[in-house]
Amino acid sequence: MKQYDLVVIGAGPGGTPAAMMAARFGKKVLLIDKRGEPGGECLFEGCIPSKILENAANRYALLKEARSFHIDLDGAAQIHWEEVIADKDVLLEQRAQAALASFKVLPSLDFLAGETAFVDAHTIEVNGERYGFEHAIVATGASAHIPPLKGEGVSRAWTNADIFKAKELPEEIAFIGAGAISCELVQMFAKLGVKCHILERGPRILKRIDEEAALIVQKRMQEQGIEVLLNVGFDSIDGDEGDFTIRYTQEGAAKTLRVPHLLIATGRAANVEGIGLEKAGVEFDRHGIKVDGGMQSTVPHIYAVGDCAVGPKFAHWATYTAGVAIHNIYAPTRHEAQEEKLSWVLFSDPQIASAGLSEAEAAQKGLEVSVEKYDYAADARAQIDKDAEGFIKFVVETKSGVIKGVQVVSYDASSLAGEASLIVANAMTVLQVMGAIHPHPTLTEGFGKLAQSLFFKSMMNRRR
Ligand SMILES: Cc1cc2nc3c(=O)[nH]c(=O)nc-3n(C[C@H](O)[C@H](O)[C@H](O)COP(=O)(O)OP(=O)(O)OC[C@H]3O[C@@H](n4cnc5c(N)ncnc54)[C@H](O)[C@@H]3O)c2cc1C
Ligand SMILES: NC(=O)c1ccc[n+]([C@@H]2O[C@H](COP(=O)([O-])OP(=O)(O)OC[C@H]3O[C@@H](n4cnc5c(N)ncnc54)[C@H](O)[C@@H]3O)[C@@H](O)[C@H]2O)c1
Repeated sequence: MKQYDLVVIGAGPGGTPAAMMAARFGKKVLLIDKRGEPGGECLFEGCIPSKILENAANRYALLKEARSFHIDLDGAAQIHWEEVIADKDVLLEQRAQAALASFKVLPSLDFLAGETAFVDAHTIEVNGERYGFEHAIVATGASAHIPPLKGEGVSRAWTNADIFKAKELPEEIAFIGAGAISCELVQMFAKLGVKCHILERGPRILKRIDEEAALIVQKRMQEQGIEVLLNVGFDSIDGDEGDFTIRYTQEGAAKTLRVPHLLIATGRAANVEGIGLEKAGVEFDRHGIKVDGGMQSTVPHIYAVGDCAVGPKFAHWATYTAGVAIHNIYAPTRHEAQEEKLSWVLFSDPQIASAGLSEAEAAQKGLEVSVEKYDYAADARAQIDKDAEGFIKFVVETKSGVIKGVQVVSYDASSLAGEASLIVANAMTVLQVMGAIHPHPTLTEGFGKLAQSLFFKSMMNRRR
């Protein structure tokens, strides 16, 4: 039986960097993926295809707005969906091939295509062969969680695994669940002229994030002609691709929606079944593999990173936790993943960026904080770009002046996420941010102005 220092199951944004880091240390590594190509859900059914389509939709929408910048375009803009999809497939394949090529320069890294499972705590099996290992990292990701709703239409609806393969642009589509996946996709389709409905059981969209930020996006959706249906109770979902009937109740009234296409995005389920975790003695539940702060499972030489572990579900978190696991396996010191410094961007319209704690999370932790906002309505750059809706919000620990959280809502919040992330990761104070010189006219000026306003407020409070 061939022996490896490290076996990594799953070649997504968690598994791939983990395997490459260990191989760079000269460790003998086996990386396995059942898809046959590296990239994971992020590359094939998640981050990258969704942003390619979003990019096409945004450019199309900009052309339509050209008149507000006094530009006339001859003829109507037209989107060629099939070409966008074909282009997407080319880019995905290029990225997978580039990753495979980068494996080839690491002689101690073997990549195997196949579905694998643990046989015991030191052995895995793939394609009928067994391999022994000293350490293992599980990075099998997550899949769409389909809730137990009534009707045969539930299992026939699209998930994120289907939608990016749609050969034609749908004329009408409904989304069930107003979380990150639906909210990004629904606005993209609406911008391309698709009639869209979004149905959510809760009282607002994006229930996990800052309410004020979510409500701006919710309002924009309505302005874009998206039907936003909240507090929905589902009775049944019948039909099949081409003709779905959704029966639901809203404010006590029974209603029906018929749509040709339906996507369900009601949360994620960690890929923990069928990989022999029981045989290896690794504990897990429906939320994922149980790990400690160092990404170590209940079996000390087996680690879990990314979406398959209990915790946040983002590509960059998967990569970050891969680094934490590799550190803890091979370095003499121990490192803990710092979830309170997590950052992310939602590619909605306007975009939302966040780093660290929201106001609600700070309250849950019992922190005494002051919260202050900079409104983009008066910002020079935002006015020049004629898109001044949004804000920067700082959540500041009152006693220390340390910025514990930053939320940004703006058409270009993704470009501001890096500064937000650095502020929180380095536990910067209001005074330190105020000391940075932010160039004019850019959307980053708001960071400096907000810090200045918080600083003067605290000075005034001290004088009183
Ligand atoms: C529509 C959508 C949009 C998203 N957009 C973003 C975004 O913009 N930014 C962001 O940060 N995150 C985004 N995400 C989340 C992101 O895709 C995930 O957090 C990320 O892919 C997790 O990486 P991972 O390595 O843990 O798992 P995955 O990327 O899921 O990779 C797991 C790999 O394991 C393999 N595997 C599973 N079981 C086995 C087995 N038994 N044997 C062998 N191989 C196996 C799979 O084939 C897969 O390749 C999005 C997700 C979706 C669905
Ligand atoms: N830009 C990004 O970083 C990005 C983009 C997309 C997805 N993601 C990741 O993928 C994760 C999953 O996204 P998601 O949208 O599937 O889940 P989610 O957890 O973000 O949202 C699910 C939504 O579905 C609703 N819901 C749940 N059960 C329901 C039911 N029975 N009926 C009606 N509504 C129901 C919930 O109330 C919630 O609003 C995100 O949390 C995020 O980590 C990230």
